[in-house]
Amino acid sequence: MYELENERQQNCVEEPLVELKGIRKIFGSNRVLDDVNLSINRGEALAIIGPSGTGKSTILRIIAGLLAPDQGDIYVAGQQRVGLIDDSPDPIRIGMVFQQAALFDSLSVDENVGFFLYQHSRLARSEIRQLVDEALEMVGLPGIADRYPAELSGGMRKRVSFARAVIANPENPHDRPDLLLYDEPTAGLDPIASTVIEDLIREMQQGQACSSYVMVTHQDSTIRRTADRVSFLHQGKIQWSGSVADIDETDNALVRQFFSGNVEGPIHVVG
Ligand SMILES: Nc1ncnc2c1ncn2[C@@H]1O[C@H](COP(=O)(O)OP(=O)(O)OP(=O)(O)O)[C@@H](O)[C@H]1O
Repeated sequence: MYELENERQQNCVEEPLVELKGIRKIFGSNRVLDDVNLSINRGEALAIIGPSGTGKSTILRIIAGLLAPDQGDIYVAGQQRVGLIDDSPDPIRIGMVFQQAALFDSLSVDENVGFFLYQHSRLARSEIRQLVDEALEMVGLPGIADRYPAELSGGMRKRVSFARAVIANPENPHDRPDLLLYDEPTAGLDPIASTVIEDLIREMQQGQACSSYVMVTHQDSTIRRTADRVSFLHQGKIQWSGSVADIDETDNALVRQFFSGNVEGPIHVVG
């Protein structure tokens, strides 16, 4: 499967979708990111990993344009971003799937998945409903549009949030995200439910030419099954990058400790 993946990737134009250069972010006296340099190429699946509290979610929020860095430059499809996403739209669409499925409890699945289109498009209700049904079918949840989030399991809620992230307006095909950001999409799921989500993430990428994503996860299986490239964040910097196969070959002490779960080593357990 991953040979196919490599071939698919080789057919994509080699261009960075997002580049972070010298990114610094400080919260109070906590220097969370300190000179982060990272590039995400078209067609690539990148996992950002590292110990708890090292700033992985912070990087995602910076890439999404929801949070401004204190220092450093962000380029999106070669264009320097000024301000946040609300100040000036990016030349590509970046979608984010949050750690908590972040569905509105008072809205039905239909209203959650179609939220963006109900708010921002001139499509008829019936047309949006059809797009919602197609998106739910794509994530393996046909026929649940009239349910409410409270009636779904955690794994189902995550799949619904994927459907919401990828739904596109046919009036504007560029609406479909070029880059998806996943913040711990398998956290708290049992191993089988995790596999379902991991497969879904790969299938959604393969269903759309040259689509890309950044994955933040602690789960070994999710790292190995969804990433092409892995970057290890620690003490504010990317300390190691390699392929999934490199994980078991590297001598890097941080990577070895992280994957072995050993409490002895350069990573100090917090709390
Ligand atoms: N808005 C904020 N205000 C103050 N501190 C923050 C804010 N957001 C994040 N932090 C702090 O920044 C650090 C990094 O947080 P972040 O959530 O990015 O880490 P993480 O690597 O994603 O963690 P985890 O793996 O536990 O989810 C933490 O110490 C956190 O408390």
